[in-house]
Amino acid sequence: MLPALTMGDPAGIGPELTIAAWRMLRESGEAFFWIGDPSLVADEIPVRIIGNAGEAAAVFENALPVMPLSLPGPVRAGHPESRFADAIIASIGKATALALSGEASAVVTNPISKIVLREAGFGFPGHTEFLAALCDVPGEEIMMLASPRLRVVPVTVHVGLRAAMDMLNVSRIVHVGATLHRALQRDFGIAAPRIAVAGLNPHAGEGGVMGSEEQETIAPAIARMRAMGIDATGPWPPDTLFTDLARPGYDAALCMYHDQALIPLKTLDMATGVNVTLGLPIVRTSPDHGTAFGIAGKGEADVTSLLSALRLAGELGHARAHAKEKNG
Ligand SMILES: NC(=O)C1=CN([C@@H]2O[C@H](COP(=O)(O)OP(=O)(O)OC[C@H]3O[C@@H](n4cnc5c(N)ncnc54)[C@H](O)[C@@H]3O)[C@@H](O)[C@H]2O)C=CC1
Ligand SMILES: NCC(=O)COP(=O)(O)O
Repeated sequence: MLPALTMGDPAGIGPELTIAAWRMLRESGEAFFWIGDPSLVADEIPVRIIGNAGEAAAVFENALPVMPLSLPGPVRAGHPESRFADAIIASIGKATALALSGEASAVVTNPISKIVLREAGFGFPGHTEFLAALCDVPGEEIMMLASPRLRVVPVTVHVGLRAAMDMLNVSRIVHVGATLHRALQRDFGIAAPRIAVAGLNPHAGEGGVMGSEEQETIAPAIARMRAMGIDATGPWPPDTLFTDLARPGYDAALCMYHDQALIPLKTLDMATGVNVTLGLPIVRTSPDHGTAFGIAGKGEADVTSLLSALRLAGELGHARAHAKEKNG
């Protein structure tokens, strides 16, 4: 079984990254297949249209295996159009269906533009929430960003900062922490995961002088996780939680909002960061960056994060298969 790579926004850097990934992986045996419009890649590399995922492995060394989708018109790199939304969404839907049926080992997504899809009536903030709906586990989805030097999980994701503050409560923090704990054990092979929980306010509230969320919400959530046998510590002052000195002390940082988690990760490891969705019955990874419309089609896009996402998808798939074998 191979991972299915989605098309992403055709006007973004997804097509050129797909071409670059195939060129780099064609001889290594780290095969994948792509679900998209063949015209986006066929001028650059050989393409083989496949009817089912099982045909992809034999083809990969000589051509990019493509499950074809048709776009309703020509694409101009860097110029997104909402008329492409149906095909972008269909690619994600097809990849997910193949992963759910066991025909694909994982879903690896090329970047989409949230505003372009929203303008076309798409009802989800991003892949993370859409995939949970497709997998019939709405609300179970957890976003993790993983890189060689850091793993972070935001408790609140694609919402404005004020709304994120309103969403923070003990049960949500515990739910995300427990999902993270299980994923670190099963998917990342860490027998006794150490989870560092970030505070929300400056100095983690400094005893209530700079905010009360640590005392009222975060510390009780940590206590509940500890009672469940989870090695959660904190709340730690967020400004020093990601330093070189602090990071070796934990396996993942549980953060209170999107940018608290993603800023340190992208600052440290933008090129090698991978977005992983936890809480799904399938493996899903993605590069950590977006559509990069400003450089699309210019040959400047770095493929490292997509390669990391494809590799991590393979590793997570093996880990899950191993866990399934062991536990029956
Ligand atoms: N997984 C996904 O589908 C994601 C989608 N997005 C979407 O992408 C769109 C653009 O978001 P931005 O905040 O501008 O983030 P972005 O990651 O697309 O771009 C930020 C900066 O990084 C550069 N960059 C990004 N990827 C690069 C690569 N592989 N090689 C070289 N340079 C690269 C861009 O040129 C830009 O200067 C938004 O609509 C956002 O919603 C953002 C993050 C993830
Ligand atoms: N900032 C991360 C991001 O936007 C990725 O979202 P998703 O499309 O993977 O849900």
